[in-house]
Amino acid sequence: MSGTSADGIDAALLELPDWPALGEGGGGLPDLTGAAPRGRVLAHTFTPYTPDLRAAVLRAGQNEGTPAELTQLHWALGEAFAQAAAPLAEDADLVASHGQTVQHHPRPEAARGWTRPATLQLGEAAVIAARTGKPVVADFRPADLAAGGVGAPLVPFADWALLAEAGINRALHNLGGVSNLTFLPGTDPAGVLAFDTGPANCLLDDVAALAGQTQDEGGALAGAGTVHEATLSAWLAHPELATPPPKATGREVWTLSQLPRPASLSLPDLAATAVALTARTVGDAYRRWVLPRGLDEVVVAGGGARNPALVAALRAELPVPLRTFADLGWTDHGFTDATREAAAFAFLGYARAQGWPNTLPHTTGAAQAVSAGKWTPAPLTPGAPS
Ligand SMILES: Nc1ncnc2c1ncn2[C@@H]1O[C@H](COP(=O)(O)OP(=O)(O)OP(=O)(O)O)[C@@H](O)[C@H]1O
Ligand SMILES: CC(=O)N[C@H]1[C@@H]2OC[C@@H](O2)[C@@H](O)[C@@H]1O[C@H](C)C(=O)O
Repeated sequence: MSGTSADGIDAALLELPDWPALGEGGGGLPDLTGAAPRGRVLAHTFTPYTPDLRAAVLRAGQNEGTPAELTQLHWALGEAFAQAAAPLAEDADLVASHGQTVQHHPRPEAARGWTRPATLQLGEAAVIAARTGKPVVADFRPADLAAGGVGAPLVPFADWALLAEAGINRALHNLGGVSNLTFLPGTDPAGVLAFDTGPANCLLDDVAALAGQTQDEGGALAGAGTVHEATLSAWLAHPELATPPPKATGREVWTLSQLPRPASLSLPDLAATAVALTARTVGDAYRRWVLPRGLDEVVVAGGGARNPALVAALRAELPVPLRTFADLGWTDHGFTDATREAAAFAFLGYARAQGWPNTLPHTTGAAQAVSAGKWTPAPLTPGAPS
């Protein structure tokens, strides 16, 4: 899994001891019983992208580069994902690969040249299968998009299957490049609500880049600044924010260079304003669409959970307790704010291999559930070519 921050690859080895073995899932998805998490993450690695690879991903995201460069990137990412997966895949039945989103056009938008829904996740699955010797499930978003959904977020199906618990209305909140939430009212799948609330770290990362850093480490930059209210108001007027769910946004929507700001604004003030935008838009999303359904607690995940400035701003916005994966004891099972998304895609791949639906169509706006992900069989002669 590599997310919109395009900082590198999270690989997780997910064990599902209480679920039907592969090929024995003919009875369909079992009832959810027992305490969460219903699985165990046995291993996790994070492999940062090389600067060249990250630059190429960001260029593709900004609509730059030639078809030849995009083709090269698709295969270079396949190699990078294969290398990241290989050590963990030795013990695995299959590999699931989200790929790297470089463009996501959930709905037509004439001004951007998006005449139809479309999405593109790069990282050639055949390379991963060839290098690991395992079958690969990859490219999950197109099936939902083709069924009329916005193609994201997809993690909520796994959140529900692995982490929902009876008797508690919980939201899992991801602060990645983009901010998205999964609201789990007990274990009821029909009540699950999930959508992107707007930016999490992508704008802050843009500000950090202006300061010559890859991220605002520990929220130092934002902590030293003051929110510029006029700029915050201008950013809050973005039409995407008022759109009701289902909705999904890419980092192309939240790019600093495309947003209005006074040239005189200092980098710390800009960072503080970016943090305020994330906190306000997250708070607004809960107030409008989640709190009325009854919410007991929010569990934060994603890299933003490691930014104290962001977490403090969020805490001030939300009227319910903000918890961590450690607070719930989930880290004892290997589920951490860093492993959740990779483990979720491992589960989606498993569900796809069982032939089960693995989307919640009401959360994406699709006409029906799909078994998302494209199957690439294991090589006929296992083993990596020299
Ligand atoms: N120690 C830290 N201090 C401040 N910010 C951090 C820290 N660690 C991570 N981050 C932030 O978290 C981001 C990465 O988060 P994460 O890996 O969850 O995003 P992602 O999965 O790529 O994005 P998405 O979930 O939108 O696809 C970094 O770009 C950075 O902004
Ligand atoms: C198109 C795309 O890659 N969207 C990502 C992005 O990053 C966070 C948010 O926006 C979410 O909608 C989604 O990722 C997570 C993993 C998901 O599909 O659940």
